[in-house]
Amino acid sequence: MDLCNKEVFGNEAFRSPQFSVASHAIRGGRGYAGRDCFVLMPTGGGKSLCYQLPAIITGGVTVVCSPLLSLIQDQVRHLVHDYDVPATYLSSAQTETDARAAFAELRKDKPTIRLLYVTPEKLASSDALWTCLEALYDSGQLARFVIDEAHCVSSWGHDFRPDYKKLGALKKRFPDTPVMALTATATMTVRADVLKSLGIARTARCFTVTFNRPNISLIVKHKKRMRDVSAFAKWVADRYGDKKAGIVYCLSRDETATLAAAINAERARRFKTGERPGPAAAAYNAGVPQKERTRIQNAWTAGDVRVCCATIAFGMGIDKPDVRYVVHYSAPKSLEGLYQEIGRAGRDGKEAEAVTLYAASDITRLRRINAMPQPGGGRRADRIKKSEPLLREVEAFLLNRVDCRRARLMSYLGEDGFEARRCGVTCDACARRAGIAGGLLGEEDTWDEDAKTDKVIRKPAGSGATTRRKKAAGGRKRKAKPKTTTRAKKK
Ligand SMILES: Nc1ncnc2c1ncn2[C@@H]1O[C@H](COP(=O)(O)OP(=O)(O)OP(=O)(O)O)[C@@H](O)[C@H]1O
Repeated sequence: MDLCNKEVFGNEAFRSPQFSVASHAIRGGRGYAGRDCFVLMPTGGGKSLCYQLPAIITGGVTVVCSPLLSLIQDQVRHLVHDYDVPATYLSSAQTETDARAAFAELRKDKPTIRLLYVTPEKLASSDALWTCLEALYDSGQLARFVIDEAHCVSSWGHDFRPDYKKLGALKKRFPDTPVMALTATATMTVRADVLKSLGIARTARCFTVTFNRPNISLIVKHKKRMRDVSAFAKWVADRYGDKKAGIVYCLSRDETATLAAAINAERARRFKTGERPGPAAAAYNAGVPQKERTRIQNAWTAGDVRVCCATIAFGMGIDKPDVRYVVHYSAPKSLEGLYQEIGRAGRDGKEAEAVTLYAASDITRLRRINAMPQPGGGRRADRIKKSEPLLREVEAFLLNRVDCRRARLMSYLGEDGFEARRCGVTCDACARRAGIAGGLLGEEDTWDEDAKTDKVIRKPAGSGATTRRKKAAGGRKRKAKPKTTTRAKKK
């Protein structure tokens, strides 16, 4: 394994727990009947190597299920061109010729490809693919299934994908093929749900490493004074200048455009006045055409654009090492989401900053969004039942100004025993407790004052505009029910 790690991937050593995971995938472990496993490693931790290495060493075809086509294409390109590893993918978006070539390879007695990447949609819907997998299984050539971003399996998670749920069928149909599930975020509830759904709850060995990213400072700031987008643009320019790479996460497509425009306007203004320049910004969201999105991502990676104002459509699979700041202009929907998004900062191990802006009205807005119909999102009441606890955790996390944020986040992610002293004053709560003037941002603390004018009356979901309109119109007329006594009902 050492040789393969060095010769094929050019790595000097393994990161924890890559070696243990790969050994388990190849040989299994004492006390474990099979070779199923669940791997919880932070973003950028090096999860891919955990399955790519066994795929090369053991032979056969490793089937990797990954949620995003762009991510899949990127991985396959790296494997084939940079590492000379035979790999391919199947997706509904590829050309007929490419798909035919991939199938022809899979139908060989001994396929030469080591890794086959597929989207969950493809795996759930392609009969031809299932026929191929059955043939590979019968001839002993189906090496393992890898479920990347496995938290998408759980409807309790922050990024549930209905097609992922169907992956439970794999273990039923191919009981002897090991399953490796990998994710960077999963609470205990989500982990248990993922294992159960994939049918590996009793067999999987769980590998976890610390979630702490000590080089990322965690800061929560009141949004009040930043609601004015030009004030926000000025703050970004003052704080980060035009050389540092960053991401500003927004709640809506419109917000990405507005903030990017404001940051660029501030940059233009500073050019005229000769002040320290601000960053060049671009807006990135799912509404931007794919070609333009790729152009923006490339420009940002190359440093031509310094800050991307983006919805959460931006980020999955991004491996830019020198992101120095991630700002959440609006609160995230869950703490898993927050952790995953801030994890895109400081992948080079150098200092980075994660700043989340809090406004009570943003929480109300999220509550409203969660109640809206979503494709495959199920019944409204179920959606609210699932999203509300996640949002309450976010709110409590952001409103807490006393307990160490790092310790709270670690504990939420299921990492017990993380002590606040290990934070080393790298969160705003610890800095406040330590009496550091100006906190980590070196700014006057205006929270209490800002909070006074940011009170939003907490209303249950469903008490918004539509309900008000219905009430104003006299509400929906119901048939009067005949009065029944409790005793009559029981009968
Ligand atoms: N043992 C290692 N030594 C040096 N570099 C490594 C090692 N393992 C992985 N890397 C590098 O670390 C980076 C991140 O790896 P990878 O993409 O597998 O992370 P990940 O855990 O899948 O992240 P994400 O959750 O963001 O997808 C890559 O550039 C990879 O080449």
